Amino acid sequence: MIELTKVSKVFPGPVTALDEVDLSIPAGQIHGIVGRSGAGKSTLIRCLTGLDRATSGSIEVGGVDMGSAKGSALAGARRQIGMVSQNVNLLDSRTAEKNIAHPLKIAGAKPADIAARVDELLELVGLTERRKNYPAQLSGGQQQRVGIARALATNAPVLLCDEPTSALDTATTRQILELIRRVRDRLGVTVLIITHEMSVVREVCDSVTLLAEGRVERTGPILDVIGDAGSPLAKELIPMPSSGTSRDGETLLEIMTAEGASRPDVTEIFALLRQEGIEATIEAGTIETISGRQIGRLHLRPKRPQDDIAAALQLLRSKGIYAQPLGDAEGETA
Ligand SMILES: Nc1ncnc2c1ncn2[C@@H]1O[C@H](COP(=O)(O)OP(=O)(O)OP(=O)(O)O)[C@@H](O)[C@H]1O
Repeated sequence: MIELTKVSKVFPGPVTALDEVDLSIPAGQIHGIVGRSGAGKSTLIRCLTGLDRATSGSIEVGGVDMGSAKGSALAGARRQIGMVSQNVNLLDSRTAEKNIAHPLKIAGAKPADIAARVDELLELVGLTERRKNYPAQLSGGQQQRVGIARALATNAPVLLCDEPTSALDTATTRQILELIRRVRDRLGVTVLIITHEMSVVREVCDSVTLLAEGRVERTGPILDVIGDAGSPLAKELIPMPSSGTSRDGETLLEIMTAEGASRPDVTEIFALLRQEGIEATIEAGTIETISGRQIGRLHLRPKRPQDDIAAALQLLRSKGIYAQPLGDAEGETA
């Protein structure tokens, strides 16, 4: 549904904001784009929505080339993407239902069709009772719901959400993410979420892309990314509570759940360690549910620092369990 091929954007300076970005998002996916400030996320959105042109490369949304479209073709291409952002920007002087109807009116839809679509969308976002309320009479989460309904009004096949929950509290964030999932399930839209919140990616995304300095550092289905357990993105998706640091001559072990296991099995991990003569204590640990799988991450401290842990590490790895001396992992910065 969304295909980016070698997309670069160079600003005068020169500043390379996007550097040969390749991205392929199939229809019906919820895809997260994460990256630190300055990674190129806003530039990517502007190029995707046709607000800015890439310096090179091609961007296709639903088969339409956003780069070469001009005039009415560009306007048509832009209608392929419904946009929701942190600042909902509803029209204050109009009720919830009139805000949702607004893009349909602009598109020249018939009054009866507008009424039917607005009813359907109000029901979808759970605001039928609030249809006559003005934005000032709605909570932040309810305003965001109106924003989502408005973005979907003209049947855009792609919903682009730019930091959709940054201004919301945890409970409201969860409701909005549930709504995004419902929208995808019911309407089959493809959803792109730009966010700096890993919790959003964990909770709702099927796949994720990490941008760094304008380049795609990692992209793929969430479970594949987590399967690459030593990678910085996997570690950010499963953050650890503070852990001890290794003292002189001691090694801490970092362990992550076995591939394919639906839940972590700590007993198995300790049994395997013991098989190689290693006794250990848990220094820190966490469990996150991602795509319906519980993923565990553990930091262990061997009781006898002088023990050789190489054979134990090998045994754990042979069972598909990620195991690494802490500090040795690729990309480890702690
Ligand atoms: N119009 C511009 N002219 C020159 N440089 C720009 C312009 N717009 C963005 N940049 C540069 O391009 C790079 C990517 O910026 P961009 O705003 O896309 O990052 P971002 O990931 O969206 O950051 P944030 O999360 O802070 O919004 C940065 O180095 C930025 O300074």
